[in-house]
Amino acid sequence: MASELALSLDGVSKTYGDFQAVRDLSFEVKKGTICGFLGPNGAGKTSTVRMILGLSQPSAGKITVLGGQGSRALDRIGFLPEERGLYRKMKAIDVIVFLAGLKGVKASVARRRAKEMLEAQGLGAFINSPIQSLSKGMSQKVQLISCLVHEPELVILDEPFSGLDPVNQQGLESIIRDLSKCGATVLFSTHVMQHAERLCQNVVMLTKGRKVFEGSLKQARAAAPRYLELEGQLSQADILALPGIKSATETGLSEDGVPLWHCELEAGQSAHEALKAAFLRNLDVRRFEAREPSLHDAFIVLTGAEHA
Ligand SMILES: Nc1ncnc2c1ncn2[C@@H]1O[C@H](COP(=O)(O)OP(=O)(O)OP(=O)(O)O)[C@@H](O)[C@H]1O
Repeated sequence: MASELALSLDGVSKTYGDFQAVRDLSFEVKKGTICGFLGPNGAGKTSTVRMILGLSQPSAGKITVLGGQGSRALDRIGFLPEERGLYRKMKAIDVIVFLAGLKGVKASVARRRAKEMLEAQGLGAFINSPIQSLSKGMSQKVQLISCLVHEPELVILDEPFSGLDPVNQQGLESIIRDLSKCGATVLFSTHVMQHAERLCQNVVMLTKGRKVFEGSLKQARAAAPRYLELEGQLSQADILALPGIKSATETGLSEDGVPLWHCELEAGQSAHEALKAAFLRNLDVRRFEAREPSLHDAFIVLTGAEHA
């Protein structure tokens, strides 16, 4: 039902001159969920986000945000851009109050919320510090607070983890979880799958402007093969003769000089049958590890990306 959706895109395209950056893109984000918007560099994520925000117009298709069209919903959206930048000479709290004012929040309310949020983020001692005196991680937190201070229903974060150290990345993950617990919808773009894997109910994957996947994490992982790692004096022919094995590659030697094999299983196969057969045939399997596919594996398969 439309009312359950925070966002829907229907046949959206974006053309820059002769170049089609986004092609016939349709997807939906349910209210209250966390959705990962995933794709390699240049996939069209930022172009799509800009259209969702009404900062650029689609060349074709329709975008519905919080039940309405275009920029009318802007005050109910929080947006963290990929290119970050704040007024460097302004004090942290003043930047937040100023940006909240643009979203229609009264200065007294914004000031109270900004103070609380800065304190919650461990920046209580820097409330009156100019942005230029803060570390990169601190000023990113100030920018995030600016994007959340008007209590948006839909939060769109473009590559929010880039430039943050592991501790601050973890902090941001818990902020995103808290937003969702409070009923907000979060869409964030990334090409780092681990964040999406920990946070999202659903993901949309894009490559070269086209959607290649939309669904749950479980559905995404099912697109990737399972792997079986073996250690032993084994021949490739022996391994390939096991049920469900699609390919076997010798990857090196263990510390004890025993060959290591990386095996890919046929789609939908688990390692169980192959291992059972290996033991029944008395093959020299000294160690094995069945590996479930990660979202990263699925990303590589679905987007054809070599690096993620
Ligand atoms: N204003 C523009 N004019 C021309 N081409 C553009 C413009 N904006 C983006 N592009 C091109 O559109 C494609 C998609 O870019 P976009 O920034 O949307 O991708 P992205 O998925 O956000 O990439 P990244 O992860 O690298 O930020 C790229 O090939 C980019 O060069």
